[in-house]
Amino acid sequence: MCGIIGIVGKNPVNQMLYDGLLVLQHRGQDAAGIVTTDGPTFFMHKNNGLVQDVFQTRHMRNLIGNAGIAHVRYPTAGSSSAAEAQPFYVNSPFGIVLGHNGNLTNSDQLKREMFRQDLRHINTSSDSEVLLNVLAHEIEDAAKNSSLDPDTIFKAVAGVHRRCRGAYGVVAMIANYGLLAFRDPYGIRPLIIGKAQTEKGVEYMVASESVALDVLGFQVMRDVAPGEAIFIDLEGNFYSRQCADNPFLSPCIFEYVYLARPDSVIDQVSVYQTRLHMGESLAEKIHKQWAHHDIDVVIPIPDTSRPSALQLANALNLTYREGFIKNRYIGRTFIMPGQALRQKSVRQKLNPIGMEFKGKNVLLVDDSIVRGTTSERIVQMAREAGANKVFFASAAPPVRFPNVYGIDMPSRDELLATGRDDDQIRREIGADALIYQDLDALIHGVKLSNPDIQRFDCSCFDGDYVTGDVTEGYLAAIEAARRDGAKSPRPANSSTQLDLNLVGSTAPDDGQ
Ligand SMILES: O=P(O)(O)OC[C@H]1O[C@H](OP(=O)(O)OP(=O)(O)O)[C@H](O)[C@@H]1O
Ligand SMILES: NC(=O)CC[C@H](N)C(=O)O
Ligand SMILES: [Mg+2]
Repeated sequence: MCGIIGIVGKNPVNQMLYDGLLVLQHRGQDAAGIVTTDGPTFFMHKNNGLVQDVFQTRHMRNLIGNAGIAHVRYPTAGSSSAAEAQPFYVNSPFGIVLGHNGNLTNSDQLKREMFRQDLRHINTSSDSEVLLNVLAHEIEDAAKNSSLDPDTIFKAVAGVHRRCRGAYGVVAMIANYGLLAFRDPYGIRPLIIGKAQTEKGVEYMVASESVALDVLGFQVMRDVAPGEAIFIDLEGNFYSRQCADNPFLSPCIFEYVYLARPDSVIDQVSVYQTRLHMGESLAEKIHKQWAHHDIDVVIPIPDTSRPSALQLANALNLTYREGFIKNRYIGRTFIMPGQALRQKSVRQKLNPIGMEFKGKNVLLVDDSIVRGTTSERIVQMAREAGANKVFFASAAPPVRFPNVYGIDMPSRDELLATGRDDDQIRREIGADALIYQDLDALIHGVKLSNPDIQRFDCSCFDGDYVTGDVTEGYLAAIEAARRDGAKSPRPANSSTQLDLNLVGSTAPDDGQ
């Protein structure tokens, strides 16, 4: 789940793109990139690292122009090399740059087609570079007998929908023309549009999450519909069209569980409100199945589980305490690459306050248990801090199936709940009791805010993949390619691979 932004403004957009990326940092900690456009020229800087490490003053100075796109990356395909940081660039037709959130499930096949049929070269193992080349080919095809206008661009997006499978929220800039944004026909990954009135006219912004619009002072217009494309030309004229034959909104439910910031609203559902509901329904389950519990105190595992834990405690009339203090300078553990790093970071990130545990029966609440890295370590820390009994509640159901739509959990044997029942999982994490949310209750909680959503992608919980094309063979292949240990390490000098000239990349690091 990367974070993407596109802006067509009336003033330079470099600072707004940077500020927006900071707000979306929780969606990707591996790499960051910005492309701006001024007249016919693109200016780009991207690299591995957090937003504030990737961009120095000299890069920002060179990112000129009133329109641009930006990306923070959490890799789900290819490698974590700087050459696969986004946006990607292709020079023909017209010059296009693209940022992608999601994951294509047919990128191998498309890559072969690109090479043999469309005579295009893909230089990395990133599915997003494939997606860009499919878009470029479709634009070239659509523009052959006509000029490039919104109709032609929308025709090209319809071609992308016909060829690409999987999840894609996309922002792209066509040099000298404008900003294109679109969402796959299931709307698996989020994308929202907003506008801001300035003295010089209206500015438009597209982003993965509404929180980026809020912070930059844009008013939310609406979510991009599944299959829909938005085009905003460089004068600020706004065009939109449904480009898919059978769009069917099926957003990823894990956005509400963990990925998104609580202050975002996705497909008209408040993420925060959903997390409160998750706490309430979990409390109901405890009340029904464990009426005579002996819980003394409810303790969240910061950050994401906080609203659920708080509401659970309220509903059960129990004391809520912050028993773990989070080091605010350590990022999210789950989206770090490699198990060794994730394990180390849990201990660096969370430290218990002894008095909240000593002699007490504590209920630890987390939003989800995926690999079990956090839960196993945290239960142990609670015991070491003197807890009498340690119970554990997960605000999401057991994660038993790989995600193929933009969350890097490709391998069943890395998922703690695969092939284990609740009691076996309880023993693995060393807890005295374990309570999981039911999937129906989770879905019900999200739908309370928007009953019009008829379907969610819940594949990591139920193995039902909304795109309907995920075969056992595909799962086995990504498992082999992407399990921990199989991923190719980051090359030492990866940024020397082919790419658009990067602004400031050859200047000595002056620390600005
Ligand atoms: O079972 P696991 O594989 O450990 O994954 C689940 C944990 O990872 C996430 O926390 P993370 O530290 O990434 O982010 P947070 O601070 O937003 O909770 C999530 O909130 C769980 O705590
Ligand atoms: N998490 C994502 O959205 C990843 C986007 C793309 N598949 C990549 O690996 O770069
Ligand atoms: Mg967490």
